[in-house]
Parts: sequence; C-alpha cells; structure tokens
Amino acid sequence: MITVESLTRRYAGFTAVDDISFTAQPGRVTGFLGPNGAGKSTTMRVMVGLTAPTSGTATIDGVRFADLPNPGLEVGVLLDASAQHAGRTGREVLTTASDTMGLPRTRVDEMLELVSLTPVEARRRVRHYSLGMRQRLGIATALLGDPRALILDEPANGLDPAGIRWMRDLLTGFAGQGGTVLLSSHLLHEIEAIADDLVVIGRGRIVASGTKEELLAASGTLARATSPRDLAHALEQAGFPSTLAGDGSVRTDAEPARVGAAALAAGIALTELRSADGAGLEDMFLSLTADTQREGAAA
Ligand SMILES: Nc1ncnc2c1ncn2[C@@H]1O[C@H](COP(=O)(O)OP(=O)(O)OP(=O)(O)O)[C@@H](O)[C@H]1O
Repeated sequence: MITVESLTRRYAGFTAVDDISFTAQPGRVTGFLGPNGAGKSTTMRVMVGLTAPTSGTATIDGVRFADLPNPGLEVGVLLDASAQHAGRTGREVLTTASDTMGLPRTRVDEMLELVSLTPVEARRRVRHYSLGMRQRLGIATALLGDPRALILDEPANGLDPAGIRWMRDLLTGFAGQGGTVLLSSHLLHEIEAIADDLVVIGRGRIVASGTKEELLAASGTLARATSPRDLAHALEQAGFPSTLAGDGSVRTDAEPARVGAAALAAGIALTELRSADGAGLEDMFLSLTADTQREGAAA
C-alpha cells in the first residue's frame, strides 16, 4: 500500500502540495488526476525520494522510499521517460539497473520481450528512441525487480493505440495479482477504463477521492426497475456496462432512450428513467477542478 499523510511541499513561499492525504491500495489501480501544475509530479517525486517534503510523509508499505534497502525490488518507478540515459542502449539501461538490484541477467531479456522491444531496438541508443519506445523501456525498468507497487507518471504518454491497450492489460494484470498501482494521466478515458480508485488534485489540494463508481455515480443515465439486478443484467446483455448503485438505481453511460429500448426488449418495466448529472469522468474532472483550471472551465 502507498500511503500519503499530511504531505506538504513549498517552494519559496509557493505551496505546490498542500497537506494532502490518500492511499493507493493493493490489488487496485489508483488514478491520480489533476490539471497542469496541480501537484501530481511533485507528490510522486516525494514518494520516490527525489524531492524532500516540507512536512508530512509518503510511505510504501509503511516505509519511506529512502529507507528501502533495495527499492527496485519493492516499487517500480516511471516518472520521466525522457530522463533516461540517452547515450546508453536500451539493453545497457536495463543491464545496469539489473546489476544494481542484484538480479540475474536473464531478467533483462524477459523484460525486453515483455515490453516488445526487439533485439535490434535494444541495441540502439536511447537518444534514438521514439517517445513510445522510451516509455516501454521505462516500464521494463520499473518491472525489472518484480516489485509489489508501481508509481507511474503518464505511462501511456507516446504509446500508440495497441501500446495503450497493452499497458492497460499489463497494469490491470499487475493489480489483479495483488500489486499496488498508482498512475497519473491526462488521458481521462484511459483512466476511466483502467482505474478502480481515483484521487483528484487541484492547486495542491485533494478535491475528491474514492472509488471510480462512487465518483462517477452522478454521471450518465439513471434507471430503476422492480428488480435492479435484472435491469443491470439486461443492460449488460445489450452491451451497456452498468453499475448497481447503493440506492437500488442502475447507472450506465448509455443514453436514456437506449436504456429504455434495452429494458423493453428484455420485458422489464422501468419505474424511473432519466439523465443523471454530468457525463463521465471528463465532466466530473472539469467540475471538480473548475476553480483550479487555467481555462476557468465552468462546472
Ligand atoms: N523545483 C520547483 N521550484 C519551484 N516550483 C516548482 C518546482 N517544482 C514544481 N513547482 C511548481 O509546483 C506546482 C506543481 O507542479 P507539478 O509538476 O507537481 O504539477 P503536475 O500536477 O505534475 O502538472 P502537469 O500536469 O502539468 O505535469 C507548479 O506550479 C510548479 O511550477
């Protein structure tokens, strides 16, 4: 588990991160969202010991990163893929990291294969890598020590659609095996597809956190029927992913007319059908961070 407690970071009178607390739980993917300059990277840099906190703590399974004897075995980190040693080949980057962690060299080949960097590409210097190739190499480095937690800043940046799908499956699989994943992304649809939990930050403060379902509960279409379970099943069958809310309503992103048609086709009488406020993560993000957005987006 990654735990951030009362974390503050100031720069010469400017508060970049202002007394924030949250956790990223094992077995779950936690999405870390916020507008430009909100404090995401600063928080992640504190987590991995690259920036000292002004006050508060960030720990991985109760231990500060700086106090981990062999951190790569505990937590995989990808903060800035373009910061990798440009003069080294991809293979050299991984071999050096592997030697530092005391791992067998066979691990390097396993990781190259995992991230689909070919032997020819692995012999190329990193300065000649595309952004997507750097991200793949960064992921390979993060996973090298078979860690229990991953801290990834914009990992999908520069990946092509197949690469994004691959990354999504990889991280979901990692969490499925009990790992802890904290990732930031500006790609809200990507976060919506992958995250179990969300932490939203604006101007250095947490503006919302919770499960994705909780935070999105006010979005999309709301429908009710005598048996919410049957309704949810019928919607799933019709190809509309839906969630059963705690109040017995069924929420889905599909438009009300399509929900009505699907219910009719399944012989289910609706007792309520209406648009819920908002429309998914993008609306939620913009409304939560409206007064922290540079563009002053209205809620
Ligand atoms: N070393 C530093 N000195 C002064 N200010 C800094 C420093 N590092 C970050 N900041 C400021 O702290 C704030 C938060 O920056 P941070 O990089 O954490 O934001 P972010 O949420 O990651 O943004 P983005 O989405 O644009 O990457 C910004 O206003 C930034 O200018």
